[in-house]
Amino acid sequence: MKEKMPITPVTPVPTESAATAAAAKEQTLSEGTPPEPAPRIDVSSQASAAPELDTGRQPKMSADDVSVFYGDKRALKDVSIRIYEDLVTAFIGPSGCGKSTFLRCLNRMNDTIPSARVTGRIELDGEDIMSASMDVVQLRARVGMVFQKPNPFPKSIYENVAYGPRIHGLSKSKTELDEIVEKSLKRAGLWDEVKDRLAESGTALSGGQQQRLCIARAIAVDPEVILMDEPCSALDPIATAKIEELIHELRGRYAIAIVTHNMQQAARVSQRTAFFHLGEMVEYGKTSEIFTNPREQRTQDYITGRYG
Ligand SMILES: Nc1ncnc2c1ncn2[C@@H]1O[C@H](COP(=O)(O)OP(=O)(O)OP(=O)(O)O)[C@@H](O)[C@H]1O
Repeated sequence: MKEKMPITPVTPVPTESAATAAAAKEQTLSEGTPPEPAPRIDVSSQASAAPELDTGRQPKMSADDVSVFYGDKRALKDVSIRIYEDLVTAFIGPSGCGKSTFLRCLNRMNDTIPSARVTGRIELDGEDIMSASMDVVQLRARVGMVFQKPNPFPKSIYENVAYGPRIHGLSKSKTELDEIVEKSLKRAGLWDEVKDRLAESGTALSGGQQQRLCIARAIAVDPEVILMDEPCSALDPIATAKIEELIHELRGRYAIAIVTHNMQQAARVSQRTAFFHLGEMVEYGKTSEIFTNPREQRTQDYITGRYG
């Protein structure tokens, strides 16, 4: 069972019950596994959408030789990867391979798990985020996170979005705060649905709306990177399609890394894909190439459904 995770370090920490986490996981598994055979994964839109190779570009984030231990157990082995602005990077792989563990390294969310120990080096714009001097509250504003199960605070829609900017001092007046709330909700594709009910509780929204509210909340503190841990696995297909559309729209503004069990989703939303297996990152490359012409046999086996 996964440890329950907070949304941000600066907010009250709504937790999900073990039962709902298990239910969400079960749904994820039923949606995401067994993997579909390669020919059914449509990457046609990616072939032209993906920028050329990344050589010479400065990565937004870089990880080198990152390992994670839970107690004595090594969950992640020497993972090295670059994450770029303007690109969506998908992390795929069978259950338990370490995708979420790695995602959590990118904003030091593993710090919240007492047994977890992270080694290696991770940089954000060249700055070592593992350094003791790194302000993790600021880091998690710069590298925001959206979780599997939508988890708005039990507060109004307005407050869900306004809370972060207020405590980070991003607005000088109520008018400015109102503007941030409106802009964030617009970017999250939720404004038109909620503009007349901002005082209502965030928890009264539908699941898909709640997840877009959580995205608005992450956006409101002006992040540079958005991490998404299976953001659609608790949503129905229509709500999922809306989130995927939103990911496309957000791609121009933020570096996005998304964990997904659903290979079709990875193919639809990402331009880069990293395949994880048994705690290793086996292969990383253009999404179109990973799904059509992987270099590694293990990747080939996974995308053709030989194991889930
Ligand atoms: N809080 C934790 N404490 C101890 N072990 C953990 C914890 N979180 C994850 N693990 C273990 O680390 C390994 C990687 O788990 P992780 O959740 O990162 O994999 P995943 O690929 O995201 O899996 P899934 O797709 O099922 O969510 C697994 O063996 C898991 O049991």
